[in-house]
Amino acid sequence: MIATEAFGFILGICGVQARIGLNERIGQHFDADVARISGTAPTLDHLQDPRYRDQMHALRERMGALGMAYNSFVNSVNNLVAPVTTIIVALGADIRLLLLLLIGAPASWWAKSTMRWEQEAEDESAKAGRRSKHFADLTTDPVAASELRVFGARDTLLRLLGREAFAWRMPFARAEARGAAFSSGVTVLYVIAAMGVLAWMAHDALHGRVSPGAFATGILVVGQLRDVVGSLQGTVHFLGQTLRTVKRYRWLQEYGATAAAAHSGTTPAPSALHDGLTLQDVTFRYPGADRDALSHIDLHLPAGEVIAVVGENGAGKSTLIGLLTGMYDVSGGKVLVDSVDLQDLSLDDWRQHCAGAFQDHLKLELTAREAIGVGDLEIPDDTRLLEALDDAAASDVLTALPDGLDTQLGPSWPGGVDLSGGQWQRLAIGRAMVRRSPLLLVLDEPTSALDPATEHKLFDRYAAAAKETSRAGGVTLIVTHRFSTVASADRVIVLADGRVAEQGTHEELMAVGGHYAELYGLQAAGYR
Ligand SMILES: Nc1ncnc2c1ncn2[C@@H]1O[C@H](COP(=O)(O)OP(=O)(O)OP(=O)(O)O)[C@@H](O)[C@H]1O
Repeated sequence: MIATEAFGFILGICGVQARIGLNERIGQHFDADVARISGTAPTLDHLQDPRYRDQMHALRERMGALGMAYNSFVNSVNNLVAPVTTIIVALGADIRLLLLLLIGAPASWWAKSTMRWEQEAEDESAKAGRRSKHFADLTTDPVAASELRVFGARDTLLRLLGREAFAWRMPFARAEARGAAFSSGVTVLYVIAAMGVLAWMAHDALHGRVSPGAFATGILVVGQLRDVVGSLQGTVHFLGQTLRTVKRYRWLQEYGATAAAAHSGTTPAPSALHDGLTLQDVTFRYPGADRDALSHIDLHLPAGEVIAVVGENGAGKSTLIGLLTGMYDVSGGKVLVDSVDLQDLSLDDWRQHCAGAFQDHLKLELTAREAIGVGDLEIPDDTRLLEALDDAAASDVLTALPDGLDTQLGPSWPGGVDLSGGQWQRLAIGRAMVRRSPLLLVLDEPTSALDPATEHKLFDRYAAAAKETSRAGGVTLIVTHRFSTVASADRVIVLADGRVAEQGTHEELMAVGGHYAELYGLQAAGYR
């Protein structure tokens, strides 16, 4: 007897452990899949789409429900099977007791309505939820915190956070209040119905048509029948929540498939460029924007050249880089890689042939080795990383790190080291230099955080790196506001208001005496 009890106890524990393990595995699978769909979309358009961001927010809020799907299914089966005994006992006592189960109909309707209200609350609050998270992140970000303190904007931020958090939670509170009111209504209805049935049975018991035993059983079973109705209610509700999350997950899968289909090119990228990169009548507008960021651009970027792109703020320089690296699909026209439309190329493959340092570079809080070699962590030894740092004139950044390449970056980690803005930027440039002979090397304002001496050193290295890039016909594109870089480029493109205003060599543009010559003159005067 004791052995049987013990065996049952052990089996029970194993069952619970297996269920927890399975829940976790299912949850992890869904987490990984959602990250995969979001992270592997070929272009970045989805990250600009508010609909996508809202759905992702709602899905993240309920991700746990997917992990619990198996558990809720087992519970639901349990909830539906367990009441059978109660129903048999009620049936044995008096069939009229089963009338109480009819209350299950409004209870299920309650569950369905609650689900609808919850879904509406999720949709309605997603935007405020995202805003509230954004403000909450700002309060914990050290860079944001210092700027907010300087402007004395901390209280404003906290007020905004409070307002958005309220707007986020309010629809849920409303849905819950409606659900609770309706649930109380169902309970009152049940109590009235139960009293009615018991009064009817009592009347029959007084006239000898119902035995006292059956009446007593009726009194006992009435409470249990309420539990049957309640568990039916709970099951419909729980399943509804899971289904709703699955629906959002399906929406995300379809969205991912549509995004992938929009860029379905599979042609491998060439191993070398012969002609170069060409933009034919290219127009681009960001999703949701009301004007084009680039309009009717015709450009040829010859293989092997170092090309500088200049222009005032908002002229479209970074957008041009975004289109050449395939981050966005053009709205009109074509980008050609030699003679192949970028649309027909496998973007993954094309990006294997691109390298870049960007204006808003990442501060990867990893070890220095990982932060520099993140594009290719399989590199067998450190030689290439050290060469890349040398190309980026960033070897001294490494020398200053206490554990060299093993140093943990980021002050919020144990033993982590923070870097200055310029040091982070030079590591980012080092990262760009790890890939040898890319077909497109983009340096988007790579020197904005650097001092003039470092900048000068850096440009000598760029020239050497660009020569290596040009061996495979690679194009080096430097976006800059500093004209000292521009003069040594093979070609300068001047963008203004999303259009090509001028192009040519530094000497040609100076001779024309147009926009470029004017900007160059202004900057040169500033340095005198
Ligand atoms: N994500 C975006 N969504 C909507 N519009 C954008 C987005 N990014 C840029 N724009 C708009 O596109 C135009 C070109 O911006 P872009 O960043 O390419 O300019 P830029 O020349 O690189 O400017 P800067 O010198 O200030 O870096 C601008 O009008 C800008 O407001």
